[in-house]
Parts: sequence; structure tokens; C-alpha cells
Amino acid sequence: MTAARGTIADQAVDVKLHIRRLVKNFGDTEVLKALDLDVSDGEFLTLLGPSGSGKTTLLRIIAGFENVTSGEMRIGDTDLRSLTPSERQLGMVFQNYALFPHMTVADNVAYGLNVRKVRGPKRDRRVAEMLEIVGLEHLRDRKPAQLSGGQQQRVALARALAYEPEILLMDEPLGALDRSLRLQMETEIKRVHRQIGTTVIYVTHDQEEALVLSDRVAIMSQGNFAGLDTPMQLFRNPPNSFVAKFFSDSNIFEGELSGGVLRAFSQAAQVESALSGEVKLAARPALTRIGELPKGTPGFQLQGTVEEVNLLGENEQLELAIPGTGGVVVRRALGSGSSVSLGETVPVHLAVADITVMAD
Ligand SMILES: Nc1ncnc2c1ncn2[C@@H]1O[C@H](COP(=O)(O)OP(=O)(O)OP(=O)(O)O)[C@@H](O)[C@H]1O
Repeated sequence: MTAARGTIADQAVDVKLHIRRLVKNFGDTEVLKALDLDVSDGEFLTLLGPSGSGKTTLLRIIAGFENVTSGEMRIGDTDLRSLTPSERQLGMVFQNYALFPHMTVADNVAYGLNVRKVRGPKRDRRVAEMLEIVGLEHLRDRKPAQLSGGQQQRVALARALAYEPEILLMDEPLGALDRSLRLQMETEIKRVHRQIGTTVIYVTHDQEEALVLSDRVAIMSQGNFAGLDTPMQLFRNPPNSFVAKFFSDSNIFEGELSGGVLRAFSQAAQVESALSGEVKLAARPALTRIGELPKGTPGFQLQGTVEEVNLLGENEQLELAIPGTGGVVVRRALGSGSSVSLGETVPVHLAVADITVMAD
């Protein structure tokens, strides 16, 4: 490529990543489909989606490991497409840590600074500062093999942040850790982000991780953004049935508004004038309730047969078969409501206020 090259080290603080109509093809397959995305300075944005939806490809394109097929990608006024990966000044943390095994913890953290010719006391201060932020000063002289998985991931985080990257890219960084360590590292990452304020783009397929960490979540489906909003907004008011199912595990009721379940809803909500034909409604499992619909509450009631009861820590999750629907899931606090047994047929109700009408 002959385009002029520049670096972005001295960019003004108000850095934003702009992506417009970004397309990526592998052979004949379009894996990213005209994506538009603006990431604000200091924002924690999560790319969430099922396997194969294009999360890693988008991250690798931002990092410079893959070429763009078409579209724009800028940090401030700088066209990222004309920069090599190292010129982009981005930090990276991946699932497999990729620490240098022969170097100590401190040398690993210093690596990016050495490459950028930051030397002497300035470098040493920065390394000490980063090790303090991730709580590893006492292990500074160890080699990676002498650390636990969580500790290695902290070193990777400190190394990526040490040279103050424009954006920190993280691809399933907690994927290799067990659940309790993952929860601990989520808290850690959140604290470090609050403390340092770096812009973060984080890839995961774990919806809980996205809820805990993110300022905004981009939900990917087949190379598109199915939803792009704050986690709470996507969770409470999913725009379409993909987001409702994938992000909030919602029950989906679909069909002709005039038929069965949906007629009960349309009567209760008096929505006939606003909607017609095929519709989809979503209701979260925690808002789908066992028992009679309370008198005076607009909503509808169905009969469901209990097919499965699963314990989820503080909650229990019931799966019920309801004729004319694909079945529903109810989640409730353990010990709340009347107990039910497998095979029993019980009333299930939904308040209109707890139902979201899907755009698709
Ligand atoms: N180098 C490549 N050549 C051809 N196809 C590719 C290549 N890399 C990725 N793909 C395809 O592009 C699509 C998106 O893949 P990508 O790895 O971005 O998905 P992902 O959402 O990150 O999935 P996962 O959660 O499994 O990592 C997939 O269909 C994948 O098979």
C-alpha cells in the first residue's frame, strides 16, 4: 500500500473509534456486513454474540491483523487502514495470555515500553505502577510458569496497559479461567478500567460478563449488530427477538395477533390498532410468573405443564409446556411462590407491563 503513514501517539485526548460501512469478506462469504460503530473515549464496549457471529474478525480488523474489504475506520482523523498493527498503538489481551515465558513478570510488563524506547527510571516507575494496579508487585521477579492463570492474565493486562494504548482490545480474556476466578477478574478489570479510563473493546460470548463490565454492548449476529446499547436497555427493552433470546433468555410468543395467546395479549393491552398480522412478544423468565393473574392487572393467563425444574443457586428455573407456544421458562427466587412438581399443570401469567413487542 502506498498511502501516507502516520502515527497516532500525539492525538488529542478526545479519541474515538469511527467505523462506517465496514465489510469483510472471506472468499465469497461476507462475514461483516456494512457495520457502523462509534466508540467514545474511555468507553467500555463489549462485542457479544454466538460463535461465528464475527466478533473476533471485527477485533482483528481493528488491531490490523486482517484487512478491510471496504469501509472506513478511523481514530480521530487518522485512517487506521493505512497503519500497521504496531503503528495503531493498541493494547491487546487474549485468552492464552501470550506472555514471554523466559522473561520475569516485570520484564513482560516492561516489554511494550522497551519497544517504544521508554527507558530508565521512567520505564521502571511505570512498571511498578502497573504492577501495583493489578496487585502483583510481590511477584515481579517470577516467571510466567510460576504463576496461576489469574495472575498470568493480570500480567497480560498490566503489559497491555503499560504503554497507554489508544484502545485496549480484549478477546475472551477470561475464557480459560474457572468461574470463581472469572468473577474475581471481572471485578478487577472493571476497577482497572475505572482507574485508568482507557477505551476498551472486549469480546465475549458470556452474557453475564457483558452485563457486569460494559458501558455499552454490541450484540452480533451473522456479521450484523442485532443490538447496540447499554446493557440494561438491551436487557429490559430488547429491540428484536434475537437480542431478547440471546441477551435476556426471554420467552418469545409469536404468531398471528388474532390467534390464541397473542389474542389474549392484544385484548389485555388493547394493541390491535397499533399492530397487525404476525407479531413477536418477549417476556423475561423472571417476569413470567406462576399463579393466577392478579385481579385488576392487565395481562393474560395460560395453563402450563411443568417439564423441568432446575436449581440455579439462589433461583430455580422451571420449564413449562404451553400449547400453541414453544414453551416458557420461569425463573423465581428459591422458596418464593407455591411449590410445583414435575408433570403438574399450573396457571402462568404475564402482566402487559412486563412484555416487550419485538421489532422483527
Ligand atoms: N481466516 C478465515 N478464513 C475464512 N473464514 C474465516 C476466517 N476467519 C473467520 N472466518 C469465518 O468468519 C466467521 C466469523 O468468525 P469469527 O471468528 O469472527 O466469529 P466469532 O464471533 O469470534 O466466533 P467465536 O466466538 O467462535 O470465536 C465465521 O463463519 C468463520 O468461520
